[in-house]
Amino acid sequence: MTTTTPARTVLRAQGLTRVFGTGAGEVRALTEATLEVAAGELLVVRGPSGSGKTTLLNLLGGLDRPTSGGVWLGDAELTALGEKAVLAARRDRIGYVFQSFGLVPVLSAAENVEVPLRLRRTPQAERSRRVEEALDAVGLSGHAKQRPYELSGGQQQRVGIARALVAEPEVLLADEPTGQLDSGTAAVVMDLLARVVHERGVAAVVSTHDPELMARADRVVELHDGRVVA
Ligand SMILES: Nc1ncnc2c1ncn2[C@@H]1O[C@H](COP(=O)(O)OP(=O)(O)OP(=O)(O)O)[C@@H](O)[C@H]1O
Repeated sequence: MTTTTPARTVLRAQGLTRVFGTGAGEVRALTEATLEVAAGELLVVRGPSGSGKTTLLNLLGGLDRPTSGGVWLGDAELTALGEKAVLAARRDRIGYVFQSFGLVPVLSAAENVEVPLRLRRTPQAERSRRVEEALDAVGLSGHAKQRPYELSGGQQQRVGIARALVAEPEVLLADEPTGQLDSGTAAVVMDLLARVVHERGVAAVVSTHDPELMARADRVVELHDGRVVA
């Protein structure tokens, strides 16, 4: 008989509901979403436009607060923390990748990757070492000094991934990370994401419309009208 140790659950959402108040009345963006993500697992969230993917990712990452339900990072309930503690958890435990890359245009690739380490007040020698390692991991060692506008879209998103992972977060959240890339570049970026998640044991949640990208997922959940349907 073989026994395998189940991977540790890193991120958990229980009964997450988000209702937005608008001039035209209430919009129920997410209803009772429950999910778990283990260390080293790549979970893809798919669903049509408006199904609640961004709402879910924002709640998982502490960028928004649910109307009801909770999010747990390990044993800590993120949704029960005050603003300061949420900011600290975001800085120390979560990496974010954005559809439009979110790089600072006046900073070089290396300086962009360094930002999370500066926020954490990591000493300079260690910052340099980690930035070099992170750029190497995404295949951009030779591009450290270039500004975002001197890089292709795929290269910019690889800088975005290096930045998200440089501070060794437990959780990686990526909202449509390949949404602005052509299909060939998207495949390269998604392969890279899957590799780093598995190598580093990060719990990752990635939203996408792209059926191609589901092939890289360890698990796929589908949202429809704000509900997890599969
Ligand atoms: N701040 C807000 N105020 C009001 N309604 C909102 C707000 N944010 C999202 N919604 C609504 O909630 C629903 C879910 O939106 P969400 O952006 O999460 O969907 P999505 O699946 O990410 O869509 P897309 O794939 O187009 O990015 C939509 O009906 C949207 O209009």
